[in-house]
Amino acid sequence: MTDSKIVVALDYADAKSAIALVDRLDPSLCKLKVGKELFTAAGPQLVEQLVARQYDVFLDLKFHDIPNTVAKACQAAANLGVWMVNVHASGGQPMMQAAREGLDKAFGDQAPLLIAVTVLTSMDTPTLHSLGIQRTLPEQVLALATLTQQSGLDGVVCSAQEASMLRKALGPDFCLVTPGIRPKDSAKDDQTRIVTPADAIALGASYLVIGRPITQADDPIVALNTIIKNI
Ligand SMILES: O=C(O)c1cc(=O)[nH]c(=O)n1[C@@H]1O[C@H](COP(=O)(O)O)[C@@H](O)[C@H]1O
Repeated sequence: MTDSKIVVALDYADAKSAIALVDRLDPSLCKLKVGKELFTAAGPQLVEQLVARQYDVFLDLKFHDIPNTVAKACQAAANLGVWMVNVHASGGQPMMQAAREGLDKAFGDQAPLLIAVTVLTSMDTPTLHSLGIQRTLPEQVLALATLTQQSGLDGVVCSAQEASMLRKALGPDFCLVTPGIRPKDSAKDDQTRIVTPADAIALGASYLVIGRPITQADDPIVALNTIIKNI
């Protein structure tokens, strides 16, 4: 495992485009995330290829289903040799506990990190309220992160805007994975709760997930190195 805190989101339509970037990267520079688009297009073979190249791979499939299905899906993900997998905390405690037990039973202390998404970084307060959730956004993030910790998971996905609150409430060892990272002056895209890379680290984030600011840059390697220099 490398000690890089940057996780590059390989949000590409096919394996060829993803590998074109990966060929220019090095596992000492960053970790990699494979999400729904690339996984659906390129499948488990690509994940295994990235693992074989010594990358720490976050398989971001955000499982949210009945406990048995999620536990088995997490085991299948771990079989690929990935570093981290995730579920939705709103799937509830029985689902999260089943995922935890499934991984522990099959992989023991070799299990990948298991984290849960709290409130997506694209969401704002009106969107949350439109779902019938009356808590404030930080309250909802804290409630779901607390439930995640009580379910025995290793950490959460949240915005870095909530990182210092969660760090205080949940302790130094709880993993805080933060997408919605935007260097100053870069496009917000569909994210609402954004934070700069340096601020995210200062607020207590463990890992920064960064996609378009790197993958859509004129030179992704220059963009990545600038971020690394600034954190
Ligand atoms: O679980 C995630 O990785 C995730 C959770 C979340 O709340 N927000 C979020 O943006 N993500 C993922 O993080 C990446 C962010 O990409 P960019 O907005 O392009 O930097 C995407 O691959 C999203 O699927």
